[in-house]
Amino acid sequence: MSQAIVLSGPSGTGKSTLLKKLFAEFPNKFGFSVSSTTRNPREGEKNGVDYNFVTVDGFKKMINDDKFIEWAQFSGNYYGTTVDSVKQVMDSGKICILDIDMQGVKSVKAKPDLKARYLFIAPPSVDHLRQRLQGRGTETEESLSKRLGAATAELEYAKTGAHDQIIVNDDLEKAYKELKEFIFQN
Ligand SMILES: Nc1ncnc2c1ncn2[C@@H]1O[C@H](COP(=O)(O)OP(=O)(O)OP(=O)(O)O)[C@@H](O)[C@H]1O
Repeated sequence: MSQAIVLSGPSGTGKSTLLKKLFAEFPNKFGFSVSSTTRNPREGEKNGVDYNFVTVDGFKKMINDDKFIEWAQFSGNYYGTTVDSVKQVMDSGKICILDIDMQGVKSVKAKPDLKARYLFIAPPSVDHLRQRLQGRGTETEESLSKRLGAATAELEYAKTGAHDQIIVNDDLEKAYKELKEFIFQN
């Protein structure tokens, strides 16, 4: 069974940018875990493909049975990633990358049967991070300060040695090379 790679790092540090490059260069190496949700399927969505569609009671039972790596509630519906959905990707021989936050990392660590390696993407500095988030044009003043607050907590957590490797995304090509080395080692 292949391993799961847990990718984390402050918002705006370049995780999506790096993953986009990776999936473009290696279109068949990576698989995506299917999320579970209580929302209704939309036209054309297939159970087990787009989402695992479950009832609210079913979802709550899954929470109680500790099935989730992480779950959240958005606009009245529950969404989550199960340990089983990640295992399914790995069983298919593909590498499963989980792009999650610090709480998610802690949650995966609490499930040792899911063999995972932990990679942290760090910004060159918090100032760089602010500039990138502003440059991305997706943030209001409020969401910017919220993200920078969360970034500080993420960076503090990274200092505890919770990750197998930390990559500083100063130069994108350099960071990408380091990312590939980490993912494809052993
Ligand atoms: N090495 C780099 N140098 C300069 N800018 C970069 C670099 N890497 C990424 N960026 C830019 O920084 C911004 C944030 O990157 P991205 O959206 O990939 O972050 P993210 O970590 O995925 O954030 P989120 O968790 O909020 O989705 C983007 O505008 C991206 O183009």
